[in-house]
Formats: sequence, structure tokens, C-alpha cells
Amino acid sequence: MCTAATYKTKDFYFGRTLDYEISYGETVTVTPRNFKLMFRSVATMEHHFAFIGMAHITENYPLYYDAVNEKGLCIAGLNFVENAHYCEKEKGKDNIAQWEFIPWIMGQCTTVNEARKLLDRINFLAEPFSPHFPIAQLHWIISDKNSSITVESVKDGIFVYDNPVGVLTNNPPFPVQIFNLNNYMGLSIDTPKNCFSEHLSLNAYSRGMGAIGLPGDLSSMSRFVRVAFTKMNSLSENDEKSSVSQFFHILGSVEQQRGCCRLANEKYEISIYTSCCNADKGIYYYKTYDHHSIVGVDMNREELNGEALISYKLMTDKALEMQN
Ligand SMILES: C[C@H](CCC(=O)NCCS(=O)(=O)O)[C@H]1CC[C@H]2[C@@H]3[C@H](O)C[C@@H]4C[C@H](O)CC[C@]4(C)[C@H]3C[C@H](O)[C@]12C
Repeated sequence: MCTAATYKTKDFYFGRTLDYEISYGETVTVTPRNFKLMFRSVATMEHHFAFIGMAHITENYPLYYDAVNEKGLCIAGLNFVENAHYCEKEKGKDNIAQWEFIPWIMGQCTTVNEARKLLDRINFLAEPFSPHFPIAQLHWIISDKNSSITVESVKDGIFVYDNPVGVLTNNPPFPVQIFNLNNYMGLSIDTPKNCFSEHLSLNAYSRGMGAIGLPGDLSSMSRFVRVAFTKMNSLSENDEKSSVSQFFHILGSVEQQRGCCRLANEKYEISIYTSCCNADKGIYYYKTYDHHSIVGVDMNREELNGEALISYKLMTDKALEMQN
């Protein structure tokens, strides 16, 4: 399971949890402006916007999971298993493989609206990067500081949905997730009043009772509701440290602890990493499962006119800070 969310204070923030049972060996990766971005069926981008994100690098190609570019446009790919559908090559379309999609958007779009225009002529190709990799079945959230969209390529075609919540999880398709929020409109951050019956004297005996009914499990639909409620009601100071701290608390509401989601072969799904990008400043912050302090990589401290990928291995040590 995975969850992505946006958050706005003085700056715009975007991030995700990467929940899975194995790691592909991802690194925080900066693709500078002059790195040759090759595509299988469309022309190479010799020069493009720089971007930073999480990627698995193989054969000197960045296979991105999520990213933000120097214009503040953000994107994340999340599992959409058994619903995602990719196609054969089609004439007159931009034929883009699923693993090319993030560089394709990051390299040339400055806003969600520009991404929408490219999406009008895209065809997602069912082509693996190489025989060593499966074709990931994903859907995507694309966001800038003003809006978000969700992109789903399914059997019936490509659907681009407005995403007014700024949240994405996994199955089912996005319209169902959004509709499901109707079921929770009675939830509140305030102490509830007795609407049950005027003939009963009911007592708000605990704080937090306004949100009783907020689903607490790890399923994708439940995480969607929980992170939406947390994000929509989130409050923090405007400064960087407060905003980033609050952002990690938002995604903390849907974090996966080892042991709670068992898969086949005694494997467990966990939140391998959680990220938070300051999209205005090009800073990629992250935590890993055992490394709880926040680590940042600032794209603007790198040579963005370079030609080679820059990558930072994730910090994973189990650090404890002693006070005495
Ligand atoms: C597994 C990741 C998604 C996590 C997620 O959504 N979990 C939910 C599980 S579930 O649905 O609820 O069961 C996805 C997100 C991005 C994916 C990676 C990126 O797409 C980049 C390449 C693409 C290649 O085709 C496969 C390897 C890969 C390196 C992908 C591996 C894996 O599929 C990743 C890491």
C-alpha cells in the first residue's frame, strides 16, 4: 500500500509513503538539465527541466517512483494492480512506457495544466524496461501548488480526474475513492453533540469523539479517508521546520508498522520510506523505516546544468539520540 498527499503552508509540499515488502534499492536521485533522457518511442530529451525524487537507477537510467521538478510540479506513482492497463504502440500518439512517464512529465511541464495537455496525446505502452523488471501497474497523482489530478490508464482508456483532496492511495479506481468520502461527512474535529436521540442523555466522555468512525485499518480505501481527514484539518506554523514536521505527521496517520499486514511467505508490508518535498525550494526530505530523523537533499545545492545523474543512498541506520 502507498499513500501520497499534498499540503500547503507558505510553501507547497508533496510526498508519499512507499509501502512494500521489498526494496528495489532506491536512492534520492537528481536528474540535471543536460542528462540525456532517452525514450523508446519518442525523441530523446537532450535538455529539460531538472528534477529530484526517489528512483532506482539501472543502466544509468533513473526509474522514478516520485519526483518534483525545478518548476514545482510534483508526481508520484502508486500501485493500481489489476486495474492499470497499458497498450500496444499507436500511431499519432506519444507512446510512453509506464517507467518513462515521470521523466516525460518532469522534463517538460511546469504546471498541472501543461501536464493535462500532454496527457491528451499519450498512450501508455505495455513495455518493460528490461526482462529483469516487471511492468509496474500504477496510477499517478500530479500536483502543483494550485491543483492536483489523478491519471488512470485502464481497459476503457486514459482517465484524468480532478483531485480536489490532493490525496492518492491504491485500489479501487479514483472515482470510487472520492465517492466513498460521502460516507464520512459526519466526522468532525469538534466534540460531538448528541444527535442520536433527545430521549437519551449521552455524554462526550473523551476527547476526539467527533471522528469516531474514521477507519483505522490499512486498506487502501480506509487510508484514503484517514489521510484526507488528517490533511484537510491539519494546522501548523508556516515556517519550513513546522511545515515539514506537520507533513510527516499527516503521512504518519497511514504509516504501516511491520507485522500488521502479512503477505505470502511470511513477508510483511512496511512503510519503507516516507517523503516530503518542498516543491517551491526543490528539497526532498525523507525518513526510512528505522531512521526516524528527517534527512534532506536540496536539488539547488547540485550542479543542475550537469549531464550526469546524482544519487544519495538512503540513510537506514537505527539511530537513537541519548539525552544524558
Ligand atoms: C511497489 C511500488 C508501489 C508501492 C505501492 O503502491 N504499494 C501498495 C501495495 S498494494 O497495491 O496495496 O498491494 C512501486 C512504485 C514505483 C514502482 C517502481 C517504478 O515504477 C520504477 C520501476 C518500473 C519497473 O517497471 C519495475 C521496477 C520499478 C523500480 C518499480 C517497482 C515498484 O513497482 C514500485 C517501487
